[in-house]
Amino acid sequence: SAQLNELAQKAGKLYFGTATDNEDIGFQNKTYLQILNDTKEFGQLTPSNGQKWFAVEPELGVFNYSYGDVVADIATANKQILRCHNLVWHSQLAPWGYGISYLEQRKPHRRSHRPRNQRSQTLVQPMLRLGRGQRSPQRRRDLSQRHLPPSPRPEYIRIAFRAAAAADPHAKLYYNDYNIESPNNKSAAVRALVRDLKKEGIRIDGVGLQSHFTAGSAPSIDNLIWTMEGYTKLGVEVALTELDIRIMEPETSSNLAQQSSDYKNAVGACMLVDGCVGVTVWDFWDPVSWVPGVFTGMGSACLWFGNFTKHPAYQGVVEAL
Ligand SMILES: O=C1NCC[C@@H](O[C@@H]2OC[C@@H](O)[C@H](O)[C@H]2O)[C@@H]1O
Repeated sequence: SAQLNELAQKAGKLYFGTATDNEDIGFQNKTYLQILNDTKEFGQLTPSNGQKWFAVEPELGVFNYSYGDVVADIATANKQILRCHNLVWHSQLAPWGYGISYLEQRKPHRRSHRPRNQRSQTLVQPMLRLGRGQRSPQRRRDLSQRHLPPSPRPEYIRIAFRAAAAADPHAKLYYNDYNIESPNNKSAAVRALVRDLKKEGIRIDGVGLQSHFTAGSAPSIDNLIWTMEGYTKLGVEVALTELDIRIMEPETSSNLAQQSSDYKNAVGACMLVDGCVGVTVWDFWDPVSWVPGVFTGMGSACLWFGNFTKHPAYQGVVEAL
């Protein structure tokens, strides 16, 4: 039977993909690696941690791409699309970067000759080295932030998008965030941000809907479609960039059935929105999911169980594709 990426591409989408972390136990598991490298299943990869600031600049001005390059190189070898993740966000910052803006920690003499907005550019450039020159033209990069205040938008978002566009004219640039998948203040603020950036001639190509949902309270398919079209009407593409649907442990046939219909709705919404280019799950194997570590008592959020049998949700996704 046809697999996820095959079905997505047959339906006119660019890809069905997954996030993965080469420093997690999956990379010591033959079956996990077989599924990850199976381009009929996954036509796109996102490094879930390796390209974050903590990994890329462990020391001020010292850049290390070895962690981030592993997944990028697998994508290149398999001709899978690479989504780079992430350029600027509030978490997993460089150990020395917490609580200060980029250069403030430096010796006073250096501060003077760098006007403030050049500081974040100094941050963005090395982060952009990752993936540049990847042969697959369809790279995409994530920029996001914790809270999107009402206007004026924080200056650094402009700086990051401008710097990213200058550093890599071929990469598609995305604003990627959570809780922006249904009609609410945050999705309204994202629409305003996209309008502002476009009005100012700052390139933004897409909005990434992270889609970390809870089974039983995931957005309805109508709300998802309405919200996605709210972005595509502004001339950007959209994608589900980090889809996982957590359940309250233990697994039961009813919460797994609920999870399946929620996955079907989410993927189904993307299928019905022209500007939705693809779906990425935030890893596919329960034992490596970030959910239990963050949402107490919850888990089983992926499409494969620990023993590599499939959740009912896998069939839910197939039916939506
Ligand atoms: O944009 C994002 N939104 C939520 C999950 C986060 O990934 C998560 O970050 C924390 C890590 O400990 C975890 O391994 C990773 O999956 C992702 O980068």
